Amino acid sequence: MPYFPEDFIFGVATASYQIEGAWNEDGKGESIWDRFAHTPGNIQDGTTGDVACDHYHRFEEDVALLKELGVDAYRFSISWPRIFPEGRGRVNEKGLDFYRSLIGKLQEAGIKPVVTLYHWDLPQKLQDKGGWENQETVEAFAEYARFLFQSFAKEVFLWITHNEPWVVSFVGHYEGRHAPGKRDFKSALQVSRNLLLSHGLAVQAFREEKTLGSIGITLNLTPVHPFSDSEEDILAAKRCDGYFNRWFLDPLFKGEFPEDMLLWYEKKGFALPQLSEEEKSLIAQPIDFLGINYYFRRVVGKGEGAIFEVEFFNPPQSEYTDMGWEIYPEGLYEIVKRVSEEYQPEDIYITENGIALPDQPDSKGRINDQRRIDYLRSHLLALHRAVDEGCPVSGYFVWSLMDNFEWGFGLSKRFGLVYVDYTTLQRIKKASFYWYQKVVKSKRVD
Ligand SMILES: OC[C@@H]1[C@@H](O)[C@H](O)[C@@H](O)c2nc(CNc3ccccc3)cn21
Repeated sequence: MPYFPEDFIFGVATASYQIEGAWNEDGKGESIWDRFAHTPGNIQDGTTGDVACDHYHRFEEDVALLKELGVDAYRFSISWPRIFPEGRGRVNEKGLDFYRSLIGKLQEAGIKPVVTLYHWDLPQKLQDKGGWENQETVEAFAEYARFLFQSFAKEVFLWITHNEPWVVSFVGHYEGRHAPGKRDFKSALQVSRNLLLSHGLAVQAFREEKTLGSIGITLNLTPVHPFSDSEEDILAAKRCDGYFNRWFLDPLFKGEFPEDMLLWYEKKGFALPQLSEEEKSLIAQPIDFLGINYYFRRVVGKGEGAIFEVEFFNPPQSEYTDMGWEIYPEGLYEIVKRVSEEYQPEDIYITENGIALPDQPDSKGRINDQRRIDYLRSHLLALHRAVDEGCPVSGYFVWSLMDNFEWGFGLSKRFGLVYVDYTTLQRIKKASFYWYQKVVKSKRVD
């Protein structure tokens, strides 16, 4: 029966735009996700984050759920435009008060706050001036980060500068499925450079402010397997590994963008993001932990795809989630082992892992999400193998505490341990809530 270490941190995760609602209340400025969701055609089910889970008004009830769940830590993000409505300059005191109250309630409940500085909700005023393509946003992020380090100098356990810079760069600026909805690969490359620089400036500010706690960044990492052992499929998998994983891992831990990807992009005619030696050192300065979001692997082969010449495969013998993602628990073991051996992070937290299911209450109002229990169990067992083999993993966060606004899919995808009835905003604990409650209490997966 695998036991995790006594001091292993079990938690759950959420993000501001996905749960808070109150999109324009108490002085909050517009974010790019307010604008994107208000633009017809962008959200599959036509919903928005205007209300979402109404966490802004129900946070005390939600902290009580966290206390009942018994988690050691709670990962949430701060909405930048709730603090700086224009992105920089004027502070919105009511916004700051909300997070002061939330963190205070968490401390009362004995739960460690884990804060993500940026989980995609950029102030629209900064986007109006170019957003992450613009150096001004890099500077504004550093000011925003420093202000929060000063405001919560002693209360936060982990600080995460960015959530998934790959998604912000390539889903938001190349695929166009996320805000701001650009479809320009050159912009995506420039955004990835600027996100990394902003991360470096924030880490520098954290050290200068002598803030308590630890600081790191969260990457979504996916093992990439070749569809066959042909040379061209192996090369396709290597290109995808570079695109999805090494593009951010290498600058953060080796101080350089991966050479093979730079050559590939140059061959495809894209202007390459430039980094001076000083900027490389800023980005690769030591961090206290790496956050890994793991959900699925990718299986690829040589294809005709525009930039990468790859084709994606869905192994028919596998099970898939409501997002269409393959269920592949071994991938969590693989990615933790690979990152530990190749990049030697000081520490690792699995900052997200979870499954979307078409959860519905039964005739008695209960939600028996056994498939979510099976998913979480299998991934925790895979993680335990990596921990047992000496990988430096100190914690694991389920995505998510409660059902919430799933970006381009709106409210139609449910990841929560707690069900949210969006007509009444009632919270209903699922079977997985009680299963995870036992895991957290016993530190054991059975
Ligand atoms: O989709 C579930 C969660 C999402 O709700 C979180 O806000 C976000 O941090 C998150 N990242 C992934 C994995 N990465 C990903 C890959 C392709 C598109 C979007 C996200 C899943 N999730």
